[in-house]
This record gives sequence, C-alpha cells and structure tokens, in this order.
Amino acid sequence: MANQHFGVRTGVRWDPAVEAYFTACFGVPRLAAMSAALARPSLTPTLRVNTLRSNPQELIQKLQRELWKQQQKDHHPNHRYTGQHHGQDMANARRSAGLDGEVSSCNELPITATNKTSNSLDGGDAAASKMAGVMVSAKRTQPPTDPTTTTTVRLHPRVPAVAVMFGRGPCDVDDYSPGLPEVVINRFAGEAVLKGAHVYAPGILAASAGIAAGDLVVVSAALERPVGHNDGQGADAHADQDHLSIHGDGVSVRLAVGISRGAKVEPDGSVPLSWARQPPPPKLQRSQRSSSPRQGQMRQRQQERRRRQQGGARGAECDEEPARAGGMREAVKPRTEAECMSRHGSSSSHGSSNERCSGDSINDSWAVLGSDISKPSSSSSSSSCSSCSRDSERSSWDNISSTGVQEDKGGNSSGSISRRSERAFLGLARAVVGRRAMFRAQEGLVLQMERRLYDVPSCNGLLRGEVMLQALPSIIAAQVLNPRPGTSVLDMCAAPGGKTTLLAALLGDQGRIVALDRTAAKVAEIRSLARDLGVHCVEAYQADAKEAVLTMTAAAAAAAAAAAEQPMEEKAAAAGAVGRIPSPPVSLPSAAPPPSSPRLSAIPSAAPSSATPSSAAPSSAAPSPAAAGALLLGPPPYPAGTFDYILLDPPCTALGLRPRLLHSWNLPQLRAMAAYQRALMHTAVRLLAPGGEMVYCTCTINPDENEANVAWALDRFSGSLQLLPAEPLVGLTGLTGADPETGSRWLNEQEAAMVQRFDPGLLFPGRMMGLILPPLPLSQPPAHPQAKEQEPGFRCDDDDDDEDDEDEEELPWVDDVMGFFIARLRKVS
Ligand SMILES: C[S@@+](CC[C@H](N)C(=O)[O-])C[C@H]1O[C@@H](n2cnc3c(N)ncnc32)[C@H](O)[C@@H]1O
Repeated sequence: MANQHFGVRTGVRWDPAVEAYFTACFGVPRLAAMSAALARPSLTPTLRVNTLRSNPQELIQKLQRELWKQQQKDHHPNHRYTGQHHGQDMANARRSAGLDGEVSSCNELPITATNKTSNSLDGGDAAASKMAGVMVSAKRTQPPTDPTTTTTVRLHPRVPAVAVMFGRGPCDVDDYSPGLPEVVINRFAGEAVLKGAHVYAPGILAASAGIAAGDLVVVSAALERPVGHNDGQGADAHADQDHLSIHGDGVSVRLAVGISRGAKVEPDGSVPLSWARQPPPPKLQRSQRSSSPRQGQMRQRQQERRRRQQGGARGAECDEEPARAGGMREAVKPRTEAECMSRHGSSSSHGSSNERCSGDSINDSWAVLGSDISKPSSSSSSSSCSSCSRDSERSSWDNISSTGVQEDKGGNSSGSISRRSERAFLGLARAVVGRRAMFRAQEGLVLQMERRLYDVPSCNGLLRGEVMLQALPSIIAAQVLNPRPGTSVLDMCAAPGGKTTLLAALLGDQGRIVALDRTAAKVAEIRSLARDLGVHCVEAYQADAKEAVLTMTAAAAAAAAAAAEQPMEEKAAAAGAVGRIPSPPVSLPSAAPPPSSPRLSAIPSAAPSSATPSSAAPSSAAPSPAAAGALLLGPPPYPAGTFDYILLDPPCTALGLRPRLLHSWNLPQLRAMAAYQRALMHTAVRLLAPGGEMVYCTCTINPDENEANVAWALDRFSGSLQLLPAEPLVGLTGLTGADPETGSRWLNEQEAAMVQRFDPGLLFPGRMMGLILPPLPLSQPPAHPQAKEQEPGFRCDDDDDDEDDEDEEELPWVDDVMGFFIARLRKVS
C-alpha cells in the first residue's frame, strides 16, 4: 500500500497562534475535524443549474449522459478502479443515492463495502488515520457500458437547481511497490492535484534517478517547514471601522521546503535538503512597515497567487472554491492547454488549476516555496486565553521541524533529508517525459495522474452555459437573499460573478443587479460570465464598494458634472454595463420601495425540479421603479437607501477553502480582515432601502469575520438592523459566547439559530467515510430548534412530508462542504 510509506496528514496546517485561537474558539475535536476535512477535497462537488436556460430535471439526464461519454473517453485500463470501502456507511449512502453497483464518477466503478480497517496507515497513528479518513482500495474493472446505470450526478434533495456529483477517497493503490520511482512536487501543485489536476513542469521538485517517459511513478507533495525567524516582519493589526493600519512589531517565521529543484529521490525515499542561508530582509522603518489593510491583503494575495501560479499543476476539473480562485469560470469556460498556449504563447508557465495561463516561471525552488508567515508576539496570542499556551502555539511547526531539520545559530535549517514520512502521498502518475526533461522544461505536462488519493468527478467544460461549478454554501447564500423579480440588487464584492449570476437567475433576469468589484480585470470576468450564462440584468462596474454611497460633497460634484455630461444611461453603457440600454431613459430614483412580502416561500424546500425562475418568484412581487428592467442604475456612488437587496460577500481570509495543506494567515491579519469587512458592512447598511434585506457571507471558518461581525453590525445599528433566519437553513447554527481573546461578543442563542455556519468535517458525519470522531465537547454546535433529527448539525423543516424524510436519510452525502457563513439582515428604519 503506497499510503503507508508516507506521512499521514492529519489536516491543514495553521499558523500556531491561529491554531491556538481556533482551538479556544472551537475546542480540539471540532477544530481537528475541520482541519482534516480542509486538507482533502470535497467528495460531493456541486453544479448549479442555470435555470435561465435549463430545467434542472431535464438537465440532470443530460449531465449524466455527458459524464458517461466523458467516462468512456477517459477510460483507460489504468483508470479502472473498483473501490473497496471500509464501513457499511458509504455503501448505504451510495445505495440510497442510487449509486450502488454502478459507476459513480468518471474514474470510478462499483463500490463494495468491506470491513477493512485503516490500520494499514503509517506509523500506527490510529487517531490520525481516522482523522485522515479510511482507505479505499483501488482495483481494475471494466468500463461502464450502459449510460442509464451510470448514476454519477443527482439533484440535491433540499437545495433547488443543484446537481451533486460523487467522488471518493482516500484511496490506496494496490499495485504500489516501494520500488516504484517517485516524483516530489511542491505544495501548490499538490493542492491542485488533490482537486483533480495533472502536474506541470514548474511544480516538480525532485525525482528518482532513471525515470523514463511512460514510467509509472509515485507522486508526493513536500510540505514547508520553519527555517528561521525574521525580526520586525510580523504585524499587529490596529483597526477602526473605516481604516486600518498594520504595525510590524512581531516576528515572522520563514517557511521553506528545502528541496532544490532537480534533487534526487534516493531508493529509500530520502531526498537531500539543500538549505541556503537567505540574507535577512532589510529592516524597515516603522512608518514603512505600516500599510493599509488593502495593501496588506494585496501583498498577501499577490504572493499567494504568484506561488500558486508557480505551483505547476494544472487541469483541475472540479474546483469547489470558484468564487475565491476563479475556478467557477474555469468550469464554465475551460482552458485547455492548447487554449493556454495559443493565448499566451509557448513561454507561459502554468499555475494551479485556479489560475492558469498566467504568471512567470521561477525555477528556484526556494524562491517558489519559501513563504513567510508572521509570528505574532506571545502577548498577542496568549494574553487572555488559557488554551493559547506557548506549547500549543508551537506545536504545529515544531512537529515538522523535529523530523530531521537542524537549525543553526541564525535560526536557519541545515543539512538533513526529507523522508517519505514527511511528505503527502497523492497517487500514481505516468511520466510524460523522462527525468532530465522534467527539470529542463519550464512548462508543459510532465505527469499524467492515473490513480489518485481522491477521485473527484470531472466536470471540466461540461454543458457550458447550462451548468456551472459552484460550492453548495455559495449557492445557498444567494438563495437566502432570494431577490424578487423586478427589484434592485447590489452585489458589493461581486467578482467573478458566481453569486451575481445566480441572483440574476432568481430574479428571472427581471430587475437590476449592480455588481461592483474593485479590480478591473475581475469586472471583465463578471461581464463575461453574465454573457456566457445569458444574463442581461447585470451591470458591472469597477469601484471600491466602501465608497459607493453618495455623500453630500459627492452629490454636489455629481450635480455639477451632470449638467455638463452625458445622461446616466450613456455613462453606464460607456462604463461597460452588461444590461440593456433603456429606452426611453428614466432618472435615478432616490430610493427604491422596500420588498413587501416574505421571500422564502419562493424557495421550494422539497421540490427542486420546480425551481425555475418563474415558479420561484412570488406572484405578488411588485417591481420597483428602480429596477423594472427599464433602466440602468449606472456606476456608483448611489444615494443612501437605493437598493432593495444587497449581497455582501467581502474579501475574507478564505480559511474554509479546501483542499489546503497550509494556511499561513496570522492572527493580526485575521483581525485586520474582519475590520475591513465591517467598513464594507457600514456602507451596505447605508445603501439598503428601509425594509430592504442584505446577506452577509464569507468562506472562512474564522468567528471574528463571521459571528463577531454580525454581532457588531447588530449593536452598531441597533434599532435599525434586524437579524432574520437565513433560510433555507442547511448549515449549522452560529457560535454563541464571546471571542476568547478580545472578549467581544459573538451571537446569543436566538441569533445563532438564525445564521448558517458550514464547518467542513462536521456537516459530513463520520458514517460516510468511516471517520470516527471523539464526542463533541461543549463547543458542539447546538441542533437547530427546528431540527427533527438529533444528528449534530442537521436542520430539517418541520413541515417535511414523507418524501422529505427519505431525503433526510440521504443528507449526509450532500454536505461535505467548504467552510462558510451566512447571515441575513433587514433594515427596519
Ligand atoms: C469573496 S470575493 C467575491 C466572490 C463573488 N461574490 C462570487 O461569488 O463570485 C471578494 C471580491 O471582493 C473584491 N473586493 C475587495 N475589496 C473590495 C472593495 N473595497 N470594493 C469592491 N470589491 C472589493 C475582490 O476583488 C474580490 O473579487
């Protein structure tokens, strides 16, 4: 078994202070479950059906046929697996999903339950093995022959117009022998492989001697380890509502893999490390170190993007975090290698699945993989929290550095080896080129993955324009807002437009959606996605959403400019709005009327097939003059109270995205991000019409960006902002209590029951994967008041009929989600 020769990953690795903070917030078992789930891909990726073009019921048949065709095309003898799962539960779940004995993914064939246990994992670390999941043995079998039995995709029983696909894992590979040659790739390439990518030249770090084209090789990912501290590079966040600054008072920890590109994997699996002492970064003046939150975030994102672009894996087909990384667009508009080449020429290097076709190639593995994380001072991490002891703070990095790296007096690691047990096994691949060419090449496919640790169904380019890859919680966020046709909607941070276009579908393309994003290139993505999906009611503008309210000064300036300028509609058209140009033009309204009726009747909880736009809208909906489809609202700023609905999906730390092997955000950065979001919330509340509703959502598990921000908004706008149930309720309840560090309040019981928290690993009970979790402590999420079933985390409507009861049985297999948070608020005055 290949896996047992490699390290067992117990989960995503965190900055130690963040880990300590999360431990205090969630408790050890809950955080462990989340960390384990975050380090693997979701096995139930979801596709959103574009109801503007397709009927979900019919689409599902079409999807099945397409998947079957793809499966036939892709079917190679080496792709043929028969999974054997341990635990009856997977088999039961599959049987209920209609998958039993049938092909259930493009690379997947029948699953039969066995009682095989996970003791084949390395090191006898049973707890870790359980956290990492059980093994599924992979055996060859025949390709499918009958499309009617190829049940790879199914409509979600509770969330309308969502198709769920089924993956499996972790798998083991039955014909692995320790003698097989090995190729070590970097973390970013590794994460992309976990999502379904193949490996491209920039991602390669080391390889066994003598690999020739066509050889079967083991693929593993090397993980960063701490290699010293940089004084003065840390950051303590100081934030107020609208403005933040980051002061560099801390100490940063440098991370690196230490494997030079071109290194040799010895027959025993060891790889020599070649540590190079890096010159310390120049000391900055305090004033130079301070930066705006935006600069800090940009730097962080640019660094991360650059590293991912240099990661060198490409071709992921099922990215479940499209909104954060552009994967949604990829799903709709896939870029093949040929397309990439033709767009960017042969000199382009390719990044991860999410950000292909860009970036320069950097061959220096140190430069590629070195990563700084800030290590906050002990006072910032442990001042008020008993769990944040130095011991727990140091744990995650120390575990790694204790595996053979010695530090010199300067804190730099030196001469040692990387062992298999320090790397993550990813699967087997066929070498496309020989060893020498792997390292000579700057680009191009070098490893074609054949057997993967996780098999997620392929959906690259599938029925473009009719479906798009979108994570379940993202879909639910838009459905919670559920704008009525004919109303005006503001999507404040909209790119790449996944939720914007879903809102348009919920509007039945009747009304106005203004989509803002501060990045020009991303605004182009929104427009392009809207075009692809046949959406007309969206007008997208590049703008800082924080500045989107018309102030008195701006109003005076606008009035002066208006006298001399073209009409608003022409201005909007010139700015590149997607929607129709009105005829005749109508003037901008001072405020849109509030939505008048409760919305959620619009979402049928048990009849997804009827979730077409027309049936989803209550017939009583009265189009507001602002958004009757007859005019463009034009670019910002807008008068206060302009919008009936607002979606605020702000930039966040994205600590709910998966699969991730490392999250390097530090605590001050987490705090700074939450403050930035509060500034956006402030604007959102001003722009919302009285009676209007907004949804605030993030893709992070960080309570500071979720519960704490909602509590802040309720207190800050007390009397004028009201929390509403974020229906349809699918996720867990929110966190109650207070921040263990700052003491600022989270939610009370009542409020917590109204929001939705999606915690990976918790919404995916152990029974599917054979994952056995220790009993949840006090921090266990309370069952929703409406929940009939006492299963932790599941919410069921009271009025379910028999058919729904059947669905409940099946819920576990559709809730293997990313980390996410949703709150719904109404402006009452
Ligand atoms: C979480 S993403 C939005 C994802 C999007 N809602 C979707 O579902 O496709 C956050 C976006 O906010 C944008 N952003 C960040 N700060 C902003 C600001 N001040 N004004 C407008 N957009 C901003 C970023 O460029 C990024 O595209």
